[in-house]
This record gives sequence, C-alpha cells and structure tokens, in this order.
Amino acid sequence: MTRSHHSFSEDFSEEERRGLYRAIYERRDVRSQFLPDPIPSDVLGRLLEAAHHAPSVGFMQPWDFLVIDSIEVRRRVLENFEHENTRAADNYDGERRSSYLALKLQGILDSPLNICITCDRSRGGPTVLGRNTIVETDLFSTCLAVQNLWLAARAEGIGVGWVSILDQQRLAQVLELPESVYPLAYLCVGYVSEFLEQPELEARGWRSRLPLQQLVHHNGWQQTLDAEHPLAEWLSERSSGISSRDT
Ligand SMILES: Cc1cc2c(cc1C)N(C[C@H](O)[C@H](O)[C@H](O)COP(=O)(O)O)c1[nH]c(=O)[nH]c(=O)c1N2
Repeated sequence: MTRSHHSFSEDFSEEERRGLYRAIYERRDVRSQFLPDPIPSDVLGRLLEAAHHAPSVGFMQPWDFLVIDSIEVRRRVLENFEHENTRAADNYDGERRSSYLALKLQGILDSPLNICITCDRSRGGPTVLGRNTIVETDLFSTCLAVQNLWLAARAEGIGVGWVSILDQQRLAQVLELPESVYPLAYLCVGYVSEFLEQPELEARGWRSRLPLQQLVHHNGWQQTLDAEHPLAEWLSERSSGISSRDT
C-alpha cells in the first residue's frame, strides 16, 4: 500500500517546496536597504491576508494591523526609539558599546511604510479555548502572524525590519491603542535594494548562528543525540554546508 502522505493529492510540487524554504532561508531583518518605492495596495493586501491566516489559540485572531504612513506618527516613534536606544547602549562598555552604537537598528523613516501588529488581549471574551492555562498564547499567536507577514513579504521582494527598542506604553499612546491592546510588533516595511545573505548582526560580527546540532536534545534536556543517530549524522553533514553558506 502506498503511504498516504506520498499520494496525497494536495502535495506541494518540488518547486513549491523549494519556494517555501527559500522564503524561510532568505528572509532577513532589514534596516539599511530600504527603497522609497510605495507598496501597491494589492501587494500590501496579500501580506496582511497572509498574516491573518496565522494559527491562533482558540481561533482567537487577536491581531489588528495599523498601517502607518504618516511622517508625523513615524517621527514620534523614531524619537521613542532614540530615547530607548540610548538607554540600551548603557548596557555595554568600551568597544562593545561603540560597536552597538554603530549598528543600524531601525528603518522607521527610510522605509515607505510602518505596520504595527497588535494583540487584543481581551478578544473572544474571558474564556478562549486553549488559553485557560497559558495566558500568553494570544501573544504567541500574534507572533505567528508577524512571521507569516515576514515570509510572504520576502516572497514579494519586500523587506521587513522589526523594531523592539521602544517603550511600549509610549508607543501605545502615540498609536492611541485601547487599554486591552498590546503593541506587539512595530515593523518597517518596503522594497529593498538587496537582501543580505546573512543576518546583519552576523555580518557585522556581533553574533553568529549557533550550530543546530548543539540545540537538539533527546528525550529530555540532559541528553544529546548519539553520534550514530541518523538525525545526528544528517545534522553533522549538513552543518558543514550551512556554515560555509553563512560565512
Ligand atoms: C522579536 C524581535 C525583535 C527584534 C528583532 C527580531 C525579533 C524576532 N530584530 C531582528 C533581529 O536582530 C534579527 O532577526 C536577527 O539578527 C537575525 O537576523 P535575520 O532576521 O535572520 O536577518 C531587531 N532588529 C533591529 O535592528 N532592531 C530591533 O529592535 C529588533 N528587534
């Protein structure tokens, strides 16, 4: 008997599968490569639809999308960033501090559009299926909407940069959010001159991708995979390929 997952009529074609992985591997957090070109409404609509098809706890769909093109609003968000970024720099000394301050960590005005994805913590009422024990599942759901948008954007040739160096309360005030609505992700969005091959933080020597092998455990935190485990072998072979791609 053929295995059902091989004969399933809705299987992705090889090309579709490659396309999905390509979006995953070539997605970047963009801050420095934005072009001013406006995003056509149909393209923006597709990105928001992709976000809106994320999984959510109890199908809560706690997200809203604030489409922000006002320079005035963006200037206020940039001020918020600058204030918080100065504070963040105090976490570092000496060379690490200079290195931190040299990083570009936002594209609020360089991108033609900002999108704030919020999480309405009260959506669906006090009882949401699946959210009884882990209350943060609404936030997790909203993160998945962000990732959907981020990947769809990559496939559309659009870069996204997540700015989290922001005081959330001030952001909520500027965006006039109701009490129950949490500004989960502030995103800079626009076409780009290029997608970098590596994360910008890696290219600038701030931090590199950890070897996946070191992050895989077996049946509990204390045990790693035996070297002879087929997955361990696969990861070990693969790691040489990935690291040469990443460096
Ligand atoms: C929740 C969250 C918050 C932030 C980020 C990401 C995420 C997931 N990242 C982007 C982050 O630095 C980047 O994802 C990693 O460096 C990996 O690079 P790629 O996304 O693979 O290009 C990010 N980048 C930045 O320049 N300023 C920021 O404030 C933030 N904040």
